[in-house]
Amino acid sequence: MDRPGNEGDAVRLEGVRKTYGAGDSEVVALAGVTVGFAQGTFTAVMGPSGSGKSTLLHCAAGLDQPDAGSVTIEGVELTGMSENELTKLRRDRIGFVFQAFNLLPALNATQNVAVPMRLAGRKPDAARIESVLGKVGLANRRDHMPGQMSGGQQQRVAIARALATGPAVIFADEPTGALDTSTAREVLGLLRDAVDKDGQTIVMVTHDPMAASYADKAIFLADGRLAGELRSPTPDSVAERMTRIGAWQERVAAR
Ligand SMILES: Nc1ncnc2c1ncn2[C@@H]1O[C@H](COP(=O)(O)OP(=O)(O)OP(=O)(O)O)[C@@H](O)[C@H]1O
Repeated sequence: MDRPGNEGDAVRLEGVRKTYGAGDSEVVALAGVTVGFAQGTFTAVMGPSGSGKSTLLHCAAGLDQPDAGSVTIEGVELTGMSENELTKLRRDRIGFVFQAFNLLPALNATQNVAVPMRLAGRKPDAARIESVLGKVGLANRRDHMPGQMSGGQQQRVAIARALATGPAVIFADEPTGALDTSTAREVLGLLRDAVDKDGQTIVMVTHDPMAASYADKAIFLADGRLAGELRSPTPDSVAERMTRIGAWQERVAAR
């Protein structure tokens, strides 16, 4: 549900450029990317290895500073913010879900979900924590430690933690990369529900066409540039597009 103009974008990148290294070893990770992620939508970011997906996510989340261009979250410009301001923005307005779950092993599920609230200096909101653990189907596991839970359950705790503060956007980096297919589908279904039922905005980096098919739209990167998009992606249409982008890259490399 893209809206006209940019005002409906939870996150927007304009002309974002990011290089690593200098001189002969310079790598252009993002070569001027302009893309908006509309509020209440689920986008998959895809592309070959090294195409700039993680760099895009890091720049969008204020974890990395672009060399040029601008990034806005809910219309607030990130470029030029101090490290303290960025830390506060990430804590208050952004949720993260990683491939490796990244739960604190000495804290139970409830305590892990409370971490962002504690970091923000707020008293954990018990009703909110119970509600998000319920949403991810873990109401009866709230006292379990990460070591007592399966990978899928740990990722569900991580999703509850990301949802807990009601962020403007959740960035998910290969959230199903460490899960088997049926567990991955459950986790993707929860992300889909968060978009459909709560209007959450989600941006997910993935290599997996099946995972991308849960998104409203897949965007494709190649060589640090946008290389197209697919609305209502299916596993087949995504796989076909990935193959085409790979072939296109090989032709560029052969020149
Ligand atoms: N810290 C860094 N220092 C130097 N080069 C980097 C750094 N991070 C990324 N790069 C380079 O920038 C380019 C884009 O990397 P990026 O990790 O964004 O790609 P990706 O699409 O996420 O790849 P993958 O799918 O393999 O995770 C690559 O050529 C990579 O080697």
